[in-house]
Amino acid sequence: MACDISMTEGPAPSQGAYIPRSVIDHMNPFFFQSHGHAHAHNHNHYRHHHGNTHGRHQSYLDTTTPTSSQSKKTDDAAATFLQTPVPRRPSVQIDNPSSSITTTTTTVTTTTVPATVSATPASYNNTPPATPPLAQDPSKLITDVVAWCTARARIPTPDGSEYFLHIYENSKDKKEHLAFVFGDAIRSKSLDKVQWNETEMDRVKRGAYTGRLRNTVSEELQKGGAITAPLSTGSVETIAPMIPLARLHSECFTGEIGHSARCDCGEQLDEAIRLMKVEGSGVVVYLRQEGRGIGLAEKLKAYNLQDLGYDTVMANLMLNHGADERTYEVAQAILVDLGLNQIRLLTNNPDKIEQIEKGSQIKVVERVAMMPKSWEALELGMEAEFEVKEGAVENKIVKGKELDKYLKVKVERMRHLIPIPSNMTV
Ligand SMILES: Nc1nc2c(ncn2[C@@H]2O[C@H](COP(=O)(O)OP(=O)(O)OP(=O)(O)O)[C@@H](O)[C@H]2O)c(=O)[nH]1
Repeated sequence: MACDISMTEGPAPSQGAYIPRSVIDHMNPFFFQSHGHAHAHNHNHYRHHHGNTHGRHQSYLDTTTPTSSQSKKTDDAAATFLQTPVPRRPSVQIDNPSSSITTTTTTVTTTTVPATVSATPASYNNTPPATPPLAQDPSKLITDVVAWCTARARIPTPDGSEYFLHIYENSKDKKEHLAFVFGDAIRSKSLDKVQWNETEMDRVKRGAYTGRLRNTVSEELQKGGAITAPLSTGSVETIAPMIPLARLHSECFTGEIGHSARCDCGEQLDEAIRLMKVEGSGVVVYLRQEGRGIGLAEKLKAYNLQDLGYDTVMANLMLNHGADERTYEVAQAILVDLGLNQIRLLTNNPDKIEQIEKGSQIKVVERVAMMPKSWEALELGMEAEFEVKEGAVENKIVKGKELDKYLKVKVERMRHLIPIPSNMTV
């Protein structure tokens, strides 16, 4: 099923703006109203495609360059266009991956934006509404936390695939949570919504475009000249798997950046990204809940206790923390904003499944296990072939006694759903 995302009246939360509680109380995910509109094609399989290499992109690179006599006209038109507040838009059609039909084909409409860079502030020719936008249907309020995307940009990766990084603000905390979005079909409703008095260039800057941006910045422009060529954001035809992969990943500075072999967090993040690249679709919601919610300094204290022999649960308790202080309302709000009501969740942790479904419309239709690479190798008796040398962390694949102990405690004391290798010695 595809759905029309209709632009409701009233402004979206503006970038970087603090929204008072009184306003937030009137907002819910249905603020970004959507209604179903079937556009489904009944292909009974997942389409696996690889990043942007699946060849379904239409040609969006407009290579037309105006002649010099056309240039002045184009510049004037572009300047006017880009400084004019964007009108409320007609429906933008996107995929709804929660569809019960396996594959959906959607054509995202083309947006052509003549480019110019102007220091002139946008003219204010419409007035903001006096009252904040009200929830469409308060009875359908699924969580009182709302999240909105303030910026999005394309991130190319070394193997040629790419994803769009989304930055989120929310009504619960002041942290910048992230979403790594793979595939063109998954769109943020809050990002796409037209903001009050914004120009097309404003939208391009915050990433509210479809397709890919075209490089129009000439040497002349770098030096301060005017753009003469049109900037086209193009169009893209997307095919979305019915139910995308999702990972709710909690920040781990030590495991992801610090090459720590105490945990498998870096390996898990890499593996989630790899799987989403292969499927050409999916979302990693990256939550700023370092140390299972206790923060980095407290996690380091817990590590010192672990060096004395206490396990990861006991160490938290000795520091007067819960074993796991994480909650997932912000993740719920981000998934709702991305239109993901059904997900295949990459996790070993049953608590994540219970919490993400709790009080929400979100359904985990499948749990996809994240088997630690070193345990996989151990179970298969392939340790000798396991490419990571003892003590080394390559491509964030980790192994070692400390990791084994940490993972075993998660299975035995935190209900993690992975089998302990039968031949493990720790
Ligand atoms: N307090 C504490 N936190 C830790 C320790 N080791 C890792 N972490 C944190 O644990 C969290 C692990 O996050 P995730 O990998 O998303 O979650 P998980 O509970 O392991 O569940 P899945 O990976 O989904 O199976 C991160 O926030 C890490 O910083 C530790 O020894 N003590």
